[in-house]
Amino acid sequence: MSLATVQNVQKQAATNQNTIFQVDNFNLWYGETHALKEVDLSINEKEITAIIGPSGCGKSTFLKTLNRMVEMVPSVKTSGDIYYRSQNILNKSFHVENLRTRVGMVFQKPNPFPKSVYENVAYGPKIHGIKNKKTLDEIVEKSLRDAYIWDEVKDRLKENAYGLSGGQQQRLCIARTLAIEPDVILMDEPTSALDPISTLKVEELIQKLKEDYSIVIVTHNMQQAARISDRTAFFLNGEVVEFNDTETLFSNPSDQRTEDYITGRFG
Ligand SMILES: Nc1ncnc2c1ncn2[C@@H]1O[C@H](COP(=O)(O)OP(=O)(O)OP(=O)(O)O)[C@@H](O)[C@H]1O
Repeated sequence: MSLATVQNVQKQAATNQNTIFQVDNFNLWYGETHALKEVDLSINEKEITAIIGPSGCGKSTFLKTLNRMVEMVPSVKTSGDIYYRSQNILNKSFHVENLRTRVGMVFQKPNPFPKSVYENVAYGPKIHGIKNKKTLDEIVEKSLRDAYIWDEVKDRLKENAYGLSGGQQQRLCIARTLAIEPDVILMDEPTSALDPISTLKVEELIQKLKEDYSIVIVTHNMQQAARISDRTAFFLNGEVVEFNDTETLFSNPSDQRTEDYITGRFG
């Protein structure tokens, strides 16, 4: 066994059973811009992990590394390791399509397809080869129920999704993500385009989803992070300044920069 293999085996053994993502000494550059610096972070199963920090600190970049979407930017270079369920997702041999099926993503602005409500949810399962109408009907109903939007759309399944309100569209996009039965859901400021009532509905939904999924959420809204997350990471200039359980981070931060940020002194 090579030294690298031994180290990998040791790393996997050391990974806590509840850990779903283990990020070790991870760096990312966009060309010359060093956007993420020596990030060490673990994401636990069936928890909500919030990523907070001022604009440009690398929150979205970090989120997009977890399903390797960030690689779509041609200038991106990385170093370090990211383990998803003990497999290094940065290995050339790692199957990125599988990862994107297991790690779903919900974006800042609701982005339904210009198709019916039904087709938006059935699309993913169809791509994965499910053709049976009854099975698709069941998946669509379950996903819409789990996303707390079934009652609002059950009589509008054939209507174009663009006719739904912004908050409904975002819950539809969450239903679309659930339909492919992911393991992890990444959310990039999922409520920033929503009104307060829709925000509350989506927050309730996220907390409910935690029973079955692991969730990583980027948010500008510190109250939101404090309300819904189990653990919070504070990013600044591409570094993780502090990562702790949410209550401790907000009530008793250990780093002065965290305290300055959460008390509104900058950002
Ligand atoms: N496609 C890109 N090409 C070049 N640089 C990029 C690209 N995307 C992001 N960056 C740079 O990487 C750094 C981190 O950006 P990122 O979008 O991850 O920050 P963020 O914390 O999510 O910001 P915001 O809260 O404003 O969305 C910034 O300096 C940004 O300019």
